[in-house]
Amino acid sequence: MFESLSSSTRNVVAVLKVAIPVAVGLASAVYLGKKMAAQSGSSDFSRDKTIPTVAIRAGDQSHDAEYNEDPDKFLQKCEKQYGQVFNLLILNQRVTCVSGPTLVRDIFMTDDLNFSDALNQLTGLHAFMASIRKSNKDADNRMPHELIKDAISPNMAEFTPRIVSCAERVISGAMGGSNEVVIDHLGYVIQEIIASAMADVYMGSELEKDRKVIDAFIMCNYDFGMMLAFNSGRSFWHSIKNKFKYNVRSPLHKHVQALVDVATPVLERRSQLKAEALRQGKEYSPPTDVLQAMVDNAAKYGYVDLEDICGHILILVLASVHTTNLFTTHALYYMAAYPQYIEPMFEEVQEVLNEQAKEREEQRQEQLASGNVSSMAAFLGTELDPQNDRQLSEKAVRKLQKIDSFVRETMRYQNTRLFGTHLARRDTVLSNGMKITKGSRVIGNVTSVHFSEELQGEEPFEFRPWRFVGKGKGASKAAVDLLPFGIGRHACPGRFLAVNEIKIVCALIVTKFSKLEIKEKEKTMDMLLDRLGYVNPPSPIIMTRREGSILQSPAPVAI
Ligand code: HEM
Repeated sequence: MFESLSSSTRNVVAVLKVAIPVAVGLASAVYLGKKMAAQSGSSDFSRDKTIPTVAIRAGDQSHDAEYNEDPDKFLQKCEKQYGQVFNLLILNQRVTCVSGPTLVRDIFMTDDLNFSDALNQLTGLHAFMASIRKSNKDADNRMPHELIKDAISPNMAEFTPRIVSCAERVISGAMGGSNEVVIDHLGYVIQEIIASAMADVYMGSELEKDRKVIDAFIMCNYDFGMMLAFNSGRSFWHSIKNKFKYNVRSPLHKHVQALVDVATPVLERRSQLKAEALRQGKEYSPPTDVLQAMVDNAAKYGYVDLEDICGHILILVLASVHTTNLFTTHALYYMAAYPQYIEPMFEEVQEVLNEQAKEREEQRQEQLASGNVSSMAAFLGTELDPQNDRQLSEKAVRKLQKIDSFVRETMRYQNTRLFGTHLARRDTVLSNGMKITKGSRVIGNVTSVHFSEELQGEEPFEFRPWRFVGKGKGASKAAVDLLPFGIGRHACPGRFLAVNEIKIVCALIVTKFSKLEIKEKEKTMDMLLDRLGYVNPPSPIIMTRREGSILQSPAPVAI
């Protein structure tokens, strides 16, 4: 149960209770590959006559019913009877489905088969995104990749303790109190953690708790959902209407404005500090965050003003907050369904932190012995401050191999079995010589790769959380045997941050709780295979506090 809600935060709760079922019920565009194509009569499968069309079961109108009964069984049957490429009438579209590592790789790696074009055709995605960009409006622009490469990935060591602190605060606020807590909608709590962590990384630590920022980060997903029209019937006209609508007035503008309003005084204060430091002949190091990097490199990236910068930040938010929330929530659902794996993960966290504490003590002793440092007091406030010895650092998170493998296994297992709709910009020949003709759609048969013994090892249909330990297959490794992040040039550039956050939340949860349990057991299977938040409401999760565990920073949190 959520505790300690102030009256001002109750309003937020009221708003979020409307928004979250929609937001959680829709995945971000990147994760909505298959559904985006749904309900449109405009798509078609490839016109290559050598590609067979799967026969529809007697009495059915499409392949949906048979697929929904058992997606893996259906796709395996299709592959066995028709070969690796076949046409399906499914999800209200005519789509060509490709199977096996080589062909699935083809559809993600070939530039002429485009993921965002497929979404755009059905939803008006590009107009939606362009409505908050003043620069870099071309949907193919690589600026987000560059920005993430420059401003996020190299700073993970600095971001990690800040992410940990955001997560600790939210967990304490939402899950503090008695020894057993019941969380009605885990996604709400995780969403708050992820939004707060992303607010810190993108907007800076000054704004990580700012309600305006957190709400903008959460509520923009609601507008995204409206654009995707996930919950209402989508028609051919939906995308036309959206393209027109977002060119005229974008609902995202209010969120961009909220970010501009809070960022302006922060940047002014930083400028004043810089000027003051200069006056005193001192060096000024601005805080590390994406906002500052964007301001400092505005010319390089081509941003025109702060509004443009905040628009681009909101696009990062749309790509990152809901997706990361979804995958984190799912990892915890798997912990609740397989509670026997919590203890080994807890032990791993303890081992890694013990090792870290030992290494740091050795470093301190070395520095004291060499005379470089005069006393223990000199370490206070530095990286070697003993107070931080048992805090999760980026290095420690990287060493959490079991948790990494657990996360990867949940992603492998839970991924939707038809994924990655791509639209052909021109006729494209696959590695086997078959052609995906211009204007047609192609989708990946996930069963053929995520459940291949050759790619995944023994008993691929079993959930085995330590499957990848010691195999060099990290959860952020984008390859054909793990598709949620895409593959190749277009693969998600934010996956390292996403996996870092998911692992941090998992590590904190196993440290603070010895048991998680799905209260309404009959919903278990649906929750484990739920890709898009369809199970709404999900079962509450019962969490049993680990004996002696401390929940830091007892400050209340608004959820
Ligand atoms: C678990 C969380 C996430 C998942 C499952 C995910 C998945 C994806 C996928 C499937 C794509 C498309 C790949 C393709 O076109 O083939 C993508 C693109 C993208 N993602 Fe993520 N993502 C996640 C988190 C993040 C985060 C945290 C960020 C930001 C730091 C981010 C930023 C982006 C951007 C900017 C793109 C567009 C790349 C382009 O235009 O080529 N994502 N993501």
